[in-house]
Amino acid sequence: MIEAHTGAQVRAAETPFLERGDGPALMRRAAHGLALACSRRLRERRGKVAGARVVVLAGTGNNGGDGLWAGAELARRGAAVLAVATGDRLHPEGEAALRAAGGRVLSLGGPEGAGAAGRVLAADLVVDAVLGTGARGGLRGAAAALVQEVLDGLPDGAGPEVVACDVPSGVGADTGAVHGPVLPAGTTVSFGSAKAGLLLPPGEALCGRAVTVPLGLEPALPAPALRRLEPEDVAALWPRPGAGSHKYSRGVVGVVAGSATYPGAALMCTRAAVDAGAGMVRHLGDPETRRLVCLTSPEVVASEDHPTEVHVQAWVVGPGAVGDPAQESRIDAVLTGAVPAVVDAGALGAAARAAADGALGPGKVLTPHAGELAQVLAWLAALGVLEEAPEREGVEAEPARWAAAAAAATGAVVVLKGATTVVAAPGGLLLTQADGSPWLATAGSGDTLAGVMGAVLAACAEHPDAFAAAGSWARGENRFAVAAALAVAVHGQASRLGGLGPVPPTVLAQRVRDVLRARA
Ligand SMILES: NC(=O)C1=CN([C@@H]2O[C@H](COP(=O)(O)OP(=O)(O)OC[C@H]3O[C@@H](n4cnc5c(N)ncnc54)[C@H](OP(=O)(O)O)[C@@H]3O)[C@@H](O)[C@H]2O)[C@@H](O)CC1
Ligand SMILES: Nc1ncnc2c1ncn2[C@@H]1O[C@H](COP(=O)(O)OP(=O)(O)O)[C@@H](O)[C@H]1O
Ligand SMILES: [K+]
Repeated sequence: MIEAHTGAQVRAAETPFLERGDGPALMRRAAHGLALACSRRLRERRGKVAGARVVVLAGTGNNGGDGLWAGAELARRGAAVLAVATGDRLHPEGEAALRAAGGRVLSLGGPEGAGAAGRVLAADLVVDAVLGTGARGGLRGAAAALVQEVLDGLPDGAGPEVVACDVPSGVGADTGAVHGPVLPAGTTVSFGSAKAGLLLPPGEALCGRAVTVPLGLEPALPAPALRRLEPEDVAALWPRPGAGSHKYSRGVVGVVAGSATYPGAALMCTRAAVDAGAGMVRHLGDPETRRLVCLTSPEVVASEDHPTEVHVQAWVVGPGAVGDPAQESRIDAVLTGAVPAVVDAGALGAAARAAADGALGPGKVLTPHAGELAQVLAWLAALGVLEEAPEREGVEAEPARWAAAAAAATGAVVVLKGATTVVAAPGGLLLTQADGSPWLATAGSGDTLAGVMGAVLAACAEHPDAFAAAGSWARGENRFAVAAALAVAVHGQASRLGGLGPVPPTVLAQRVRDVLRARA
């Protein structure tokens, strides 16, 4: 599991070390880790460090100090290191160390400043050490202009290797928000803990591969601000049947999906729930959709019942269920009931209304994409539950903020789908997953995800400690968020199985099965 913290959390953990006078030692440790990562990149690129052209973009604070000390280490190993001072001052000890090691310093505001972009573009490696956790907003003034000039001059698919110090300058260390121009990093080396912004969209796309350098303060860190499940977590946590299991104890998934207009959504959703290993899958819907469901997935028990007439451990409601009053009535019953449910697509509006009335039942997991979340937020604002609601672009700029706002306002887990999917629980728990291939962006892959999620939700519905192996944070109500993140992870991993290429959702469901078999 990757655990990420905010800048403030890491600073608080550092405080006792700084009070003991260990600040310089911490910085040297951080800089050494940064220099090692740079050396690795240089060896991959050109075989050796000696003779490499390295530019350190150094800001005025400690982030710049890290970069300068790392530059000194690279200079001692034979690299030609130039520091570009982006502000009116440099970390004094870092600057002295760099100069003592033979490195040179150029001031962006000085006479040589105009040539800085050319030096950056001609470098083998650039260390981005302008802004770290102390930044307020993005790059300003000459530093912003320099980065913009470099971005404009970067040849397609080429250019220097960029290693970001702690966080790419201009990416919010806590939020992942992108403020102004940012030099996209191939590697981001963060200190003490990965910063939450590295695992949040849209900034995550600018961070490259993430490396964390331990500083020795890890035991002093509080609970992380954000978590991400890795393949080994999926292997450890995915619910498995035991010798004494039967279909009901494993979890029955009820699916309220499809309509005469959109029967396909029901087929993909039920198929995915079967392939994800549900103990049993039930489908409720119109006669023609039911007939098609039974033809595609004979494992499914289809009926025209109302949700109050059948016993399931978890529901999936919404995919393709539009324009059908019988489906809408079923959805309302599920939303106000006590059984956990994945609430997707056509059911999101009803969920917002139920939440505004205080009638949304417990254990609900809403799965909007950014456009749908903007709509849900607008409904919540219109119903007086939220003060403000952004447009879709606003949601995309700060996805974690808005997913968390929707979770707090509805009391439901909110799964904001995208290249990086954000899972926010009403109690504040935050997870993000970025396992999927861009080929997932195809109609129907959300229906498949809903089915997979229904299977995990059904398995954990009656077991508050289902994911306790992950830690006490995963217990109780938080298990619904963990179930959601597990489903997102497996769905994403399935899209990459066997290489990158088109993954029609019907094939995706089969691959979910293959991922689970491989992780068994
Ligand atoms: N404590 C330690 O020993 C350790 C700390 N560590 C490292 O410290 C980093 C945090 O350092 P930090 O707190 O000095 O802040 P930092 O990110 O360098 O930026 C603040 C500077 O930038 C300026 N500035 C702010 N906003 C700006 C803007 N938009 N545009 C332009 N300038 C702006 C601001 O100046 P001001 O505007 O106030 O004049 C200030 O001088 C952290 O990320 C990690 O790398 C590690 O070495 C581990 C040990
Ligand atoms: N660029 C992308 N990279 C990776 N995954 C993506 C990307 N775009 C979308 N996805 C994933 O594809 C799925 C699309 O779901 P959704 O938008 O509900 O589609 P639909 O309703 O058509 O089935 C989600 O799981 C989402 O996370
Ligand atoms: K930086």
